[in-house]
Amino acid sequence: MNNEMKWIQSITPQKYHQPSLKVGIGDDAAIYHTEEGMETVVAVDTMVEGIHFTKKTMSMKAIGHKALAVNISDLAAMGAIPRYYLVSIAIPKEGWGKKELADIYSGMSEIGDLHRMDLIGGDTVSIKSTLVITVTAIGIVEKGRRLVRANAKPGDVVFVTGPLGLSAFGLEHLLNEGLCTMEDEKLWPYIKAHQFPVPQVKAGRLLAESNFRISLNDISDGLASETMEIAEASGVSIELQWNAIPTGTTLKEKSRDEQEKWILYGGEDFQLIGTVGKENWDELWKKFQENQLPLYAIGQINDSKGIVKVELINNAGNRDTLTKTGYDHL
Ligand SMILES: Nc1ncnc2c1ncn2[C@@H]1O[C@H](COP(=O)(O)OP(=O)(O)OP(=O)(O)O)[C@@H](O)[C@H]1O
Ligand SMILES: Cc1ncc(C[n+]2csc(CCOP(=O)(O)O)c2C)c(N)n1
Ligand SMILES: [Mg+2]
Ligand SMILES: [Mg+2]
Ligand SMILES: [Mg+2]
Repeated sequence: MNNEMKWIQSITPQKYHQPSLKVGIGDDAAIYHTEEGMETVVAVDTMVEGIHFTKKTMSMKAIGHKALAVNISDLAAMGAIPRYYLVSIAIPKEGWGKKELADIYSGMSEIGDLHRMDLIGGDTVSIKSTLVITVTAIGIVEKGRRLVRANAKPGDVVFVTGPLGLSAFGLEHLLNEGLCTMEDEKLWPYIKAHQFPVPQVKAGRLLAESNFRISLNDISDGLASETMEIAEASGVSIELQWNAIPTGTTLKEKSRDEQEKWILYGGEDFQLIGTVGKENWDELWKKFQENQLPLYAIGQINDSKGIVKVELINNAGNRDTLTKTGYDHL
């Protein structure tokens, strides 16, 4: 057995969670049984060393956790139940030993197990310089219950599932000060939000099960950009109330410009942003309360006669049109 085969053997799960799995790791491809009455939901996102993480900003466990978490977040944004994942990893010849790689996989399997997801395949290759990790996540959603971005209508309430800007604020400290930033206890929630984001699966499921007309998106590129995606997909205009956007207390002590940078344009929040009819808002909020989950109303959809835009209403009541600025790879 060569090194590559030994490595694959070391990451092969001892047992699988999902009874619908027919063929897991070890053949040319995986096979699972498609359940009656359900649709399959598939997402893929890549993390690249130097772009999404460095050894200074993330531990090995955090890299593994986040690589899977960001994909579970895309499943959550469709209202799906996570089921399976596949991992393609490009490993540099130097700097990433067996122990490091094992820790990345243990970070992945911890969050995978939490959602009863099975690792059912992937690919292992070498690369010249930086580590690249690509995860494909597979989930299922009941037929007719999928939550897309294109469902917003004038009068709807705009909501988010949790605080925004935390990850970007944490990242700034990690980039400036490295891991010694951990000495300041006040920064822990921000560092944690960056390194170990929590995909909002339970919230996505409550929304799917509600049977209300809902549009939904997860926030990877920043609130401004992801709100604009809902506006574009639905052909509507959206207004957000600056005062109503949840964030963190330490971040809130900084200048308004800095707050905007982290909250509107920072990204990697992995909270869900969505819309629901005004008439269904109270019932939806109550459902979240009963399940010990927060839900924040942060704006509304306006009747704009086809004009697509996102506006931010400031404390004094004046309006700024937001640009679709977020992280841009190209
Ligand atoms: N290289 C590509 N080839 C084919 N489809 C792509 C490619 N890149 C993105 N897409 C598709 O474009 C759409 C938007 O992708 P995008 O990556 O922006 O969404 P996201 O995963 O929600 O955001 P993020 O990557 O910031 O988490 C998705 O349907 C995605 O599958
Ligand atoms: C070292 C380091 N520098 C910068 C960032 C910030 N960052 C990278 S990609 C991205 C948007 C989401 O990516 P994608 O669109 O690929 O999902 C953001 C906000 C980071 N995480 N680590
Ligand atoms: Mg993507
Ligand atoms: Mg997404
Ligand atoms: Mg994504």
